[in-house]
Amino acid sequence: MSVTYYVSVAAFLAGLAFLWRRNGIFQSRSRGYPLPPGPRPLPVLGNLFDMPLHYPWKKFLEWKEPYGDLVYVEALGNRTLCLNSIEAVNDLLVKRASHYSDRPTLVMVGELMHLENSTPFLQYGPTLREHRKLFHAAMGPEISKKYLAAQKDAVALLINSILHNPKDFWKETRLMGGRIILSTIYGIPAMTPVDQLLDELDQVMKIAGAGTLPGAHMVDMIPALKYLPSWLPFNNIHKFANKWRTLVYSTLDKPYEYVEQQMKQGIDRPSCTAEFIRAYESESGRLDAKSESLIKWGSASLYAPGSETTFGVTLVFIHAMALYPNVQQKIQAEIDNVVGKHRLPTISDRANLPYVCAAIKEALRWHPMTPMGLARRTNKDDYYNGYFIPANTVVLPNVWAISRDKISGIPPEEFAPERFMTEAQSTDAIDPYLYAFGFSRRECPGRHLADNSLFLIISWLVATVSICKSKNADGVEEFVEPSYISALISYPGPFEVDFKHRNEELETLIKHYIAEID
Ligand code: HEM
Repeated sequence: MSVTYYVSVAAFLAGLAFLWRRNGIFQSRSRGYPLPPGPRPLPVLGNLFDMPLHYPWKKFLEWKEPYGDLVYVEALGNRTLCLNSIEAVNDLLVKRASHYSDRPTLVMVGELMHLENSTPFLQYGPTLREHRKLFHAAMGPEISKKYLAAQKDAVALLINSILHNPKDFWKETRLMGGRIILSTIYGIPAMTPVDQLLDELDQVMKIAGAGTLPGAHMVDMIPALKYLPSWLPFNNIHKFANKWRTLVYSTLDKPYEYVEQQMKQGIDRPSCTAEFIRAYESESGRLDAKSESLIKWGSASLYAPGSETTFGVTLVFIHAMALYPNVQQKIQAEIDNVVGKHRLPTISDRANLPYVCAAIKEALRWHPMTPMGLARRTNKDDYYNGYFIPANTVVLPNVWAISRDKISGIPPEEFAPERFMTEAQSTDAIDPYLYAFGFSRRECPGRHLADNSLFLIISWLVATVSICKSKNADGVEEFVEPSYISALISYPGPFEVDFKHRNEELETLIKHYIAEID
């Protein structure tokens, strides 16, 4: 019997389960409340053909018009609720956090590849609380300043490369994201050749990210497929999982052993992993196997959410600067006035640079890194605004919809830091720090670290160079709009811009700075 046979049987059973749930138990559990509105489901298949495969955040926002702040879809028995407003997100993910802080269970990426041990995939419970306690101790607002030197090294290397090889800026920005995160998690110096480790981490990240998208693995839609024996023709489920699981464990162990060695020799640099180890040692005197495993997973969990997001926001900012030269000039004027033209901005200048701060918010808003947030799962039946939300529903905060608010009166598609400056209009837009980094018990633990990186990247970059639309050989503007990646983390794919040198003194400073990096 072929795999198609098993798939058909499983799909049929899932369809029956769908009908049974809709008509049977749901009626008693729903207390007479209807499910939230959404596109009309087909019998058995539900909304399978309505599910948007590309840029789902835009489709869910379109559905806000006919259906409202809550949009419900169901396919093959998998329930999804999309929250299209900050009010609905606050009411459910924040005020009812005890029921909305779990993650969807993923068979391929979570269970079979073992990534269910990594923070973003963990269910809410003692292990997650333990991870978050460690993160708080190593990445809170004050202690994050420990990593500033390493962040500056990576930013200086990026700018230096832009000055000399501007065409490579996309690739180099990616490298900068990796360097910042490897130096803050493991204390690996920015100049260390880490291509192989970065390559392995990127591969795991890619496969894990893709695996979270609806429909990525049949076994997630029909979990019973995991019981099919591996010898069945065309059944690659376990072969695929085993291959990637081996790589996952390699990326856990190697960098952890590096920190251990450095600590033994007393030459370790500031790093989250060293902080985690010290936190355990000071609490219980020594590390046992369980705490060692927890630290390894906690540390490795930081790479994917930390590197790709910092890299992505930087690309969004570069894209925006090419399109909005007037905004760029205002940022540059503020830096020149407050900091002067003879040194680079420092974190302590931040309080005196309101326009730069508003530009960082705007980069987080204009194209949010996680436009559909990071999915949650309800752990029990709930009732909200006259609707029934069943247990085990996947809940997606539509960050894209929230970021399109028109409160300030400035059109959401414009890149305009002014929307966050009350003096420029009567009401500020919703503050992106309230949604870009997630919500409540699962809020991003790396946000202070990320915020420091973004300040350094944005302020150093436009202090040193001007970003403009690319020109062809005849000097005519020839800018091709980048296409944004439709994935869990969304940022511009490769594109071209020109960089004009604007301050020789700062260029020399960057060179001196790099010469001193050890
Ligand atoms: C601009 C940069 C960043 C953005 C926009 C961002 C955004 C987010 C978002 C939206 C979430 C999901 C929160 C939720 O479910 O409510 C998240 C989770 C997470 N982020 Fe970030 N992040 C950034 C940088 C970082 C950095 C630098 C680190 C680590 C050093 C990090 C580590 C994490 C981790 C471990 C989680 C999972 C938390 C959990 O599931 O409990 N992030 N981030």
